[in-house]
Amino acid sequence: MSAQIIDGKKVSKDVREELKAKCEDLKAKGVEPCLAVVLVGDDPGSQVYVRNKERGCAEVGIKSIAYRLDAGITQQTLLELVDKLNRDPAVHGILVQLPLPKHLDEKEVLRLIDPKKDVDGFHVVNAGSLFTGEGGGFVSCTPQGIMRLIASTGVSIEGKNAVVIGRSNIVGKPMAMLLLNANATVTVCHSRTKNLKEIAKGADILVVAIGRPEFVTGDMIKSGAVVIDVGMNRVDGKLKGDVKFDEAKEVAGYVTPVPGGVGPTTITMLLSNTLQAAEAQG
Ligand SMILES: NC(=O)C1=CN([C@@H]2O[C@H](COP(=O)(O)OP(=O)(O)OC[C@H]3O[C@@H](n4cnc5c(N)ncnc54)[C@H](OP(=O)(O)O)[C@@H]3O)[C@@H](O)[C@H]2O)C=CC1
Ligand SMILES: Nc1nc(=O)c2c([nH]1)NC[C@@H]1CN(c3ccc(C(=O)N[C@@H](CCC(=O)O)C(=O)O)cc3)C=[N+]21
Repeated sequence: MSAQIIDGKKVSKDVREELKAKCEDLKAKGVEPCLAVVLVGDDPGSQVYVRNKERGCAEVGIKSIAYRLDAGITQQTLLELVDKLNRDPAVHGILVQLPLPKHLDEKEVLRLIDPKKDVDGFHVVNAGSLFTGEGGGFVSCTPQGIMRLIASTGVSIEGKNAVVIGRSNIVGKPMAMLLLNANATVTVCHSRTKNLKEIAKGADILVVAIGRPEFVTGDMIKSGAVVIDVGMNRVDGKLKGDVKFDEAKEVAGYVTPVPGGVGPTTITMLLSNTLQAAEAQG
């Protein structure tokens, strides 16, 4: 048996067509959607993501402004920039690329971003509205994109065993919450989990976000499962996921490739959140 490959680019393309139309509507109403991306330091991985974000914006018609700051800047300088962007009515979305250099306090920076401009969905107010199921806030882009990828398979989530490996605020936790809200039975695994292999093998839907190249092997996957690989690991210049793709392909029902899976939909959801922000502030 060979799994179906979930094409993140294809899923993205369809959504981006809709976003393009929405962006034109906003412009016709005199609103020019604008995203500010703040990048501190020159981590090569982050440079690629930021470039892809700028490209995505251009494709849909969103204005993007990138702030590339020296790795050595002070907390104060970064806070002042965020404050300035918060008060600028021409800026609808603010994204501060993570991780920040170690001398900077990430939590304090994220807390300062106006929740209405927090298109990453990392502010406690937005994380909280996902947690309570209140809705209306911004949902973290990667998990939101993954829900689209799962939907594209036609596999229903309700009542299924979903296992999320990884519990970061960016991916693992909001992912678990979205799956729970969609009525899956959710298990979250992390570095202290015992019997991870057995738990993973019980998953109808397996989402892996740990940052360990090819950690999940074929023997950890249930036959026919939906396997979502969030990992972006650069190994000898090549991009590798957290899942051993060639093995997963033989066991799973559906699997995402790296690249071309989760990455493109993450960016698409960022564009979607930015238009949501522009519409609300318009
Ligand atoms: N495609 C995309 O759009 C995106 C991709 N990524 C990629 O996804 C990966 C994860 O990112 P992120 O969530 O930010 O990562 P973090 O480093 O913040 O979190 C990693 C999580 O994985 C867990 N973990 C680490 N090692 C193991 C292990 N051996 N067994 C079980 N659990 C483990 C950690 O557990 P503990 O909490 O116990 O330490 C932690 O919860 C990275 O490769 C990143 O580059 C991230 C964001 C977006
Ligand atoms: N504030 C903040 N928000 C984020 O959303 C955020 C972040 N910080 N820090 C880093 C992670 C990682 N991330 C990715 C985005 C796009 C691709 C992407 O475009 N991937 C392509 C190609 C990647 C390549 O060629 O290197 C693909 O998978 O096909 C990957 C990863 C967003 N993140």
